[in-house]
Amino acid sequence: MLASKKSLQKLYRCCTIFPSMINSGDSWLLKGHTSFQASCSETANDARERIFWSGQRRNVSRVGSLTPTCAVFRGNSLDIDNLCHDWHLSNRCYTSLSNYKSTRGSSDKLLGSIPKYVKMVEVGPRDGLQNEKDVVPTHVKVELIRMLVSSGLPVVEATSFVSPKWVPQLADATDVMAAIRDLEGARFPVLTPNLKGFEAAVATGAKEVAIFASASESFSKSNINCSIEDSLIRYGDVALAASKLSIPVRGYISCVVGCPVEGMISPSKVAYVAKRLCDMGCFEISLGDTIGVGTPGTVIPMLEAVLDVVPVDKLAVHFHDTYGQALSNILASLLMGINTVDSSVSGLGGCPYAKGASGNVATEDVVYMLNGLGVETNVDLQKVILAGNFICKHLGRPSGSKAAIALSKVTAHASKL
Ligand SMILES: CC(C)(COP(=O)([O-])OP(=O)([O-])OC[C@H]1O[C@@H](n2cnc3c(N)ncnc32)[C@H](O)[C@@H]1OP(=O)([O-])[O-])[C@@H](O)C(=O)NCCC(=O)NCCSC(=O)C[C@@](C)(O)CC(=O)[O-]
Repeated sequence: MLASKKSLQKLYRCCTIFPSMINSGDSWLLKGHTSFQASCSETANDARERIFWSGQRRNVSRVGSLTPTCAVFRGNSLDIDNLCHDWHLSNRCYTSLSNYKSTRGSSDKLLGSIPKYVKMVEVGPRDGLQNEKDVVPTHVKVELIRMLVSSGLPVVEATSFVSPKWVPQLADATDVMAAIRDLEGARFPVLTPNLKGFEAAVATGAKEVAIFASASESFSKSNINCSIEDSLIRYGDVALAASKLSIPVRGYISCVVGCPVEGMISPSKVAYVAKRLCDMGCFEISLGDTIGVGTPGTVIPMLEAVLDVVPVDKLAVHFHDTYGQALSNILASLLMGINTVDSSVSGLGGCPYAKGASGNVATEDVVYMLNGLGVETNVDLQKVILAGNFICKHLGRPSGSKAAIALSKVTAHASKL
């Protein structure tokens, strides 16, 4: 049933909590009802036309995601054909893309410093699968990587060359790398804890590696069996070997706001390790809230300390979502100018040496938020959802992405109308 314009205006007057919704709400509610009849036979052009707010604040082009939608729910599994991130209910159409024009300019004041493009670093096949109880077969990992690459993700961390005794889940690193050797369209960094791992990675054709230090002494010992200082000496050797082969090295820092053993970690410790990694030549340093305890209240001071010693364009953020804070922490990081965000499809993951840590923030949720902010990622949300659906089906559990679950449900509902 269509609401009259008068009753909508009344509704808008009540909408005092988030006045920005009033303008955009007007367009989605009033125009949306004309578009819900769009069906799977609708042409892409028609679909494009009915998406009435694609990127006014930023130049957002998401043609790939505006294809018609068909999805069928069968029991617990969802068969998706061209799942859209705009969805259709009986009297409205909604998309996460925003064309909201602030009447008071507050949106630009608040969000104006957010980068126009964010590089997404997908860590699901490594960080996600390293924590699974059952070892995921190599062919499933490889198919997951292929699907993630096809979604447009520019970086997909493929695996780790660590001790198979410590992380048996990734003992097939060589086979994974052999299977994706000819895969194009993304970079495939791998974790290397020492020279042995680095040499093994290079032998399989790895073109980018990552080293992983910690801001917590206790976590360093439990994760890589050495002190922070010893790890930095070890990583210096890896960085030197990599520079001789012109292999870019990414640096991770774990426990940037909290440690499962030591509790709060001081920002100065994080800044110290970040500077050391920067000085040894890391092209990027990813700041990991390994146990997901951070809030903007702790993340912002940590970032400020790191920004004093490392340029902003070298920083990435890596949030786990244990306390549901990851998206707010990402937003805070974007507002501080950081434009590289790690995430994991379906929120897979955790860390074998950080008990209780839940998965990384879900890639689908981050892309959904960035789409809503009009930030370009070149990532096709529907295709990431398909990849998440694939791996969750294999693991036999639902997605950890709220956006994926919500979009799947509403789209499945729409298919029954
Ligand atoms: C660092 C080590 C290797 C030290 O492990 P260790 O036991 O101290 O090493 P070692 O030098 O004494 O060697 C012991 C054995 O391991 C072998 N070995 C030694 N190195 C390798 C290697 N590279 N590949 C394969 N084998 C290796 C070595 O050859 C030897 O074999 P053995 O003679 O007993 O048969 C071990 O502690 C390890 O593998 N740790 C990995 C831990 C890990 O992968 N953790 C998860 C990744 S970090 C993370 O998830 C956090 C992050 C990045 O996502 C960010 C965040 O969220 O915080």
